[in-house]
Amino acid sequence: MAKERDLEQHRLNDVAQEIDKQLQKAETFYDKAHSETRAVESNYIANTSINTAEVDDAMETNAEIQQQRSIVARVTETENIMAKTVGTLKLLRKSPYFGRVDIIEDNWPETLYIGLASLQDEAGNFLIYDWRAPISGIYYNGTLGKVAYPTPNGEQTVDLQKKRQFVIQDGQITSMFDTNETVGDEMLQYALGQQNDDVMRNIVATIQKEQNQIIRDTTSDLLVVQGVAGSGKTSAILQRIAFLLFHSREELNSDQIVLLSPNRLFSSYIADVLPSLGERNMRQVTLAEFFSARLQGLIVQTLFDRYEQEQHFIGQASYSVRQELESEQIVSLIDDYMAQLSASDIHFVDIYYEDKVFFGAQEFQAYLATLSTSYTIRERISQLQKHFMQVLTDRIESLQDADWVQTELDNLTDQEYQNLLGDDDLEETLVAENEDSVISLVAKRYLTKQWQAIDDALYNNFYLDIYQQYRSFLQYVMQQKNDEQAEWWRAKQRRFDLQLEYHRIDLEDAAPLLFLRDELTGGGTNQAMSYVFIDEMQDYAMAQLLYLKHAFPKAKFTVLGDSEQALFRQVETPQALLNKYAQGFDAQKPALIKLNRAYRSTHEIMNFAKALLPDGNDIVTFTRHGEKPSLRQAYPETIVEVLNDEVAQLRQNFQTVAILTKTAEQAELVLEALRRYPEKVQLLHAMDRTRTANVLVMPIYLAKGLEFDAVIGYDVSQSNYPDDKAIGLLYTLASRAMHALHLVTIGPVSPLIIQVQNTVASSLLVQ
Ligand SMILES: Nc1ncnc2c1ncn2[C@@H]1O[C@H](COP(=O)(O)OP(=O)(O)OP(=O)(O)O)[C@@H](O)[C@H]1O
Repeated sequence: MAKERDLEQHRLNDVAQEIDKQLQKAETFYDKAHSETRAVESNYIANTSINTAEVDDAMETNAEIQQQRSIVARVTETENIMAKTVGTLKLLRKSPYFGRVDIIEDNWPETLYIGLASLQDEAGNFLIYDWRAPISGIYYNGTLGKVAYPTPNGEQTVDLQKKRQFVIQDGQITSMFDTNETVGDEMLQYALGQQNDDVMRNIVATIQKEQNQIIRDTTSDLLVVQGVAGSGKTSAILQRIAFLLFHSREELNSDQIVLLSPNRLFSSYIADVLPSLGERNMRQVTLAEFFSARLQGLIVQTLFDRYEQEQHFIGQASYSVRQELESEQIVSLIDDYMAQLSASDIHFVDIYYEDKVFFGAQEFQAYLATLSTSYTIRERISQLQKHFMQVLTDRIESLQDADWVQTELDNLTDQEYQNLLGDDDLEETLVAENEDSVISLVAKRYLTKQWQAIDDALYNNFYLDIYQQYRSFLQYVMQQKNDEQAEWWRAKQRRFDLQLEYHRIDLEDAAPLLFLRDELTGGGTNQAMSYVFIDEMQDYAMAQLLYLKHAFPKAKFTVLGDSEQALFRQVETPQALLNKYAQGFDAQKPALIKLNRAYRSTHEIMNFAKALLPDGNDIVTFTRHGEKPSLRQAYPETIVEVLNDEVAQLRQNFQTVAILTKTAEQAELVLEALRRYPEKVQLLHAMDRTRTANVLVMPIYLAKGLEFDAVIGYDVSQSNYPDDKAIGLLYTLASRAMHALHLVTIGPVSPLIIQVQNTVASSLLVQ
């Protein structure tokens, strides 16, 4: 093997040399393209500032400007391409490849090296294959012997003779293994044994077979992934995005992909993965942000707000109303409500311009009443919209010669007047036969601009009083209930009103309200989105998922989560979930993939975590060993000392230590207890985007999706985690830890932990 290693090192040196050569060339090209762009841009700026007052000159300038614009576009594109090439070569330089496969294809032996991107020499030979190329699939899927990979002409079978993995650092091969497995465990041990960075890393060198299935799936329109904690769901999504971008380069760009993520901290945690693979990040949004943007900035309650509020009290009444509002049946209930609406049931608001009513609610109401009831309400609202847009256009036409408009035009500066005249419609200006009609044209443009906000309001259906309409929908539901339930719905209505006064809305109301609005207006859909990814699916209600499907009707959905980490709802079996989603989404090609192997935590931590679950035996732990989780008893008078001591101990060996609490209030208490700790301690809130310290304090729900070298579970006592409802919380807490887990209890420990000690003796060191 030593000789083999020399040969490999030799080859690596040659490839590194080739990369350096190409990089040098690319950088020179890039510099040239960059200077050319700057030159063309400054030329363009000089040309566009030419005085366009003289019509003939302006005509000429206009043609020139068009030409300049297209030159700018062309050189910018060249510059971008060169920048990408430089970026890719720089990526390759750090670690040119991580895998090698030897195959025999049609009796012809070939050796392929797999890396982050493809590299060809001048003669066109592939020195490195991109990990996403079809043939590279062999590296991830195949064991030695006959294997197949997809080609445009169907499956091609080859004989896989050798599979080799490398760890390369600073141009040196530091480890090298031959393996028959998908990706050998040595490489994984190496990758997983590292200390945690603040940001997630890509896993392309060690993607596992079942993860690869998720990454390379191009056929399912609904892919549901149920994966245990730390099984690589988030990693798989990100590599999948990189894969899809590579495969559909022509039709797909990262703006057509959106990831619904659990919180902002998570968004920044994963932000480096795609750039490290040479791709731009997809869009990212939390559910509350998504709803809020569609509700003109209304503050939408987050799951965390809801959880915190309910620490104190949640009555059966509000719980059961919520269940109904968040269920899939809400969509048909809205349809039923819509079907029985008459014109007089539609609520309108006035549209204002400069503090005066421009179109009154009465006007809308009166017009709607004139429309034939043979049309649906939605069709009538659409007719109404068109009608008022026409009224606005007519009003502009009729006023363009009005004296007050002329007076306002006279008060414009020359520049403002020229701007209205514009440079792109000059021909139209010239065709105008005399000065009068030029003035009329300017007047028309002036009014159109002034009243743009009215036009926008009509376009966006702002004349509908959607909040009042939703109240009336709640009333409709209420009428169908018995006395006791009707009272619950009345309370819901009152809470909705109250929240609205503060410009807020409960999460449970957001999806039904938006469904109702979109049903009335026929809007709310974004046809351009191609892929939607939903992480932590267990925290989404069916109504919310259905609204996302409605909002992105053309998109393929990848929905991932772990029902055991359900902090907020009941656990469901993966198959039941798939069936429910597939039916709701009307999926033609649904697929379910289960990930049972947990990579994040040591064997000892995961053994403890899985013992918390009733069906935890299905979880396969990765055999990376570490210290046993520990439990330490504290008392109110010793907790400050215990916490400081625990943090100090863990910091001796680990980079990041997170203290996870049940609630935000308890996180404040911990921060206070660590006031004198000599290092910076950061308390994280829902709105935070970045970690700035090595010692972190946060409630468990904010740690969703994240991981830390060491975790301290704060106060895992009977009072904090009293019964089965807290299993999801404790399991999530434990599975955030990569290398060490220390639990601290104030008073008697949670019965959930006692039960673990009883079933898996010695899974926990009691101090
Ligand atoms: N194939 C792999 N190679 C190397 N590391 C991996 C692999 N799969 C997962 N990991 C690592 O395991 C850890 C957990 O992965 P990830 O966060 O994607 O899991 P998850 O299923 O989303 O977890 P959770 O649901 O608990 O948030 C990460 O550090 C990730 O880098």
